[in-house]
Formats: sequence, structure tokens, C-alpha cells
Amino acid sequence: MSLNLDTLRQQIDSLDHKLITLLNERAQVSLDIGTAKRQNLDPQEEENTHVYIPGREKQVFEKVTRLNPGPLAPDSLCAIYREIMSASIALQKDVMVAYLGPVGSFSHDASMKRFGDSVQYASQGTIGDVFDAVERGRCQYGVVPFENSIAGSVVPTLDKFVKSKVKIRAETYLPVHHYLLSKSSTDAIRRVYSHPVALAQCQTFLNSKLKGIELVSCASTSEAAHLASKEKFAAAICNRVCAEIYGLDILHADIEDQQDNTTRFFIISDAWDGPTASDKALLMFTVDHRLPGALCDALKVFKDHSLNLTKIDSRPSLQRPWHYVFFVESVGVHGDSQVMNDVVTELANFCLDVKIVGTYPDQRPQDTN
Ligand SMILES: O=C(O)C(=O)C[C@]1(C(=O)O)C=C[C@@H](O)C=C1
Repeated sequence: MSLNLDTLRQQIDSLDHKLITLLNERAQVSLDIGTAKRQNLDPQEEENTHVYIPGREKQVFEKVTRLNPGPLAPDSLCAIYREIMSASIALQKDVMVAYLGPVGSFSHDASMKRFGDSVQYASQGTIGDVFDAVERGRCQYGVVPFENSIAGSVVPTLDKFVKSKVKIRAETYLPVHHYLLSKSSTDAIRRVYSHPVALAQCQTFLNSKLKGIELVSCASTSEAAHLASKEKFAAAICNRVCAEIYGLDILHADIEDQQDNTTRFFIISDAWDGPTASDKALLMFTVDHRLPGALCDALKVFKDHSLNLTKIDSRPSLQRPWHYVFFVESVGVHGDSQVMNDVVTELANFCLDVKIVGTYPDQRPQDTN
């Protein structure tokens, strides 16, 4: 049977008509949800209402993936739904998201994948600036890198959590692939710019293809691309999108030492959300080092409550020399639950400070569970 192009396009036109009607019906319901969220609140509370609900979004993504009969690829359908919900957020409220810029950084990529195109973004110079933008209320949400699967914890983020009042509302995982971008050819490159963590992730490539070339650290990979675009014999190691943004050519793709290189980001805000089917909680506590076995006792509290730990790290407390703040993330528990309440009470018996830094839906990629 031969297919007629005009007839097929008429079918598409008719389907688009239905889609637009349905999308607007959905948008109207979303507006009503926005009104419901503000019901019975005083003006100050109304201003602080949260329209971004990570647990509900996780549910929607799971549902559309489950319902998808094909031929649309699951990732394509999720990308469409990302934008539908982004528009939905923007209809309910003006939302501003702070990220570590400039445009084209991995933080920018993570933010766009999390919030979509319809919200507004504010590029920040440092991770500290992202925290400050949220803490001072200039942005309702901020996106900060927390840890990388090769390079480990992002120290400036941990240190900011020690001092800041912001809370973690969501987590998101971004596969990280590095590209060598330049205006010149590989042979002519005299200098390579990148973020130190990215340079550390591309050691094998650098040693084989650019041995002995000057490596220059900068604040972000997109800043590196910006610098490389201004110099004739320079290159940057950065995200693919920087090629278009900064007018650079792709010389080498996927140059990271490990192909499953992934960075976990936190979405920070002034409040976390209610429990979902599967949550995590990140706690921070300082143990009194004069008590023998204090750390062991602290960790035993989690064991006693059958809580599985997914992350443990420590940083100097910045308040007392040789006192350490421990970060412990547990899975299968929400920060507002009775279990977490008991854990905090028991920890307080031998820890100097105990704080829940955040609680958020478990978004680990399937293969890391
Ligand atoms: O369910 C909500 O609370 C909504 O605001 C609706 C909706 C959606 O469009 O589905 C929009 C934004 C939220 O982040 C989650 C879901």
C-alpha cells in the first residue's frame, strides 16, 4: 500500500489539534492545583509556596514510562513530559533557579534536565553564590554538585552545608561526558583549560594525546570553554553543548577515563517536601572526639533502626579544631518520620550537633541501587 504524504500530514494536523486541547486542559488543572496549594495561607506563606514537587514528578515520569506503548522512545516521552511539567510550574508561579555557571556548565545541564525550559535561571560564579542566592531568597531553588562517581565529594558543597540553613529538596544524577573543544587542531594546542575535577577525570586521554601540554584550572568547565574561545592555540575540556555556545570545534568526544562517569546534584531550597514511596535523608552531626568510640556509637544508631547507609563523609567542623562534621545519608526513610525522629534523639545523646540537611525522593539510576 502506498502512503500519501498529504493524507498523513492531515492526520498529524488533526492529532495536534487534539493534543493542544488536552495540553491546555492539563494546564488548567495545574493552575487549579496552584490555587489549591495557596488556599488558606497568609500572604507571606503564599509567597513561599512550593510549586516544584519532586516526589510527584518522579511519580509522573514513572507512570508515563509504564504507560508508553511505543514507538516513542521512553527518553523522548520523558523529555516531552519534562517540558509539560516545566510549563506547569511556570503557570503556577515565577520560579528562579540558581546554578553554577556560566551557561553550558554541567550544573546548567543538570538544572535544565530537572526544571526544563519554562522556568528562569540565574547563573552564579561559585557554589557559595548558589547557596547565598537561595538563602537570601533571590532564587527559590539552587542546583549544586554533591559528588562525582570518579572524583568523590565536592568539598565546597559539603562545607557550605555546614554553615548554611538551606535544605535539600531533591537529588538528580547526570551522566558526565567530556569533550575536547578548540578553535585549532589537536597538534597545535599549547594549553588546556578545565575545572580541576574534569582534568582529574581525563588523565588517560591527556597523558596519551596531550602529554606535557600546560593544564590550567578554572572555576567551571563552561568558563574553560569561554577562555578557550578567546585564544588561538587553547582548548577546553567541557560539556558538548559548549561547542555551539562558545563557537568551538569538537576535537575529541567522550575523553573521560570511565564511561559511566556520573555526578550527583542536590536541589536546595528553604524546605523539603512530604514523604513518598521511597525517600532518603542526609544527616549531619559532630561527634565528641573525647568519648572513645563516639563515631561507632553514632553509626550503630542507624544499624539499630535497620537503616541502610548510602553515603558517609566528614569535614572539619570549622567551629572547634579537630572536631569533624559527619555526613550520613540513609535510604528508605523520610526526614519527618518517627524513625528519623528517634535517630536524631538517640544521636543527640553523644553528638554535639545533629541536623537533618535534607530529605528527598530516592532518584538513584536503576543500576546503582
Ligand atoms: O502535582 C502538583 O503538585 C503539580 O503542581 C502538578 C505538576 C504537573 O504538572 O504534573 C507540576 C509541577 C510539580 O513539580 C509536579 C507536578
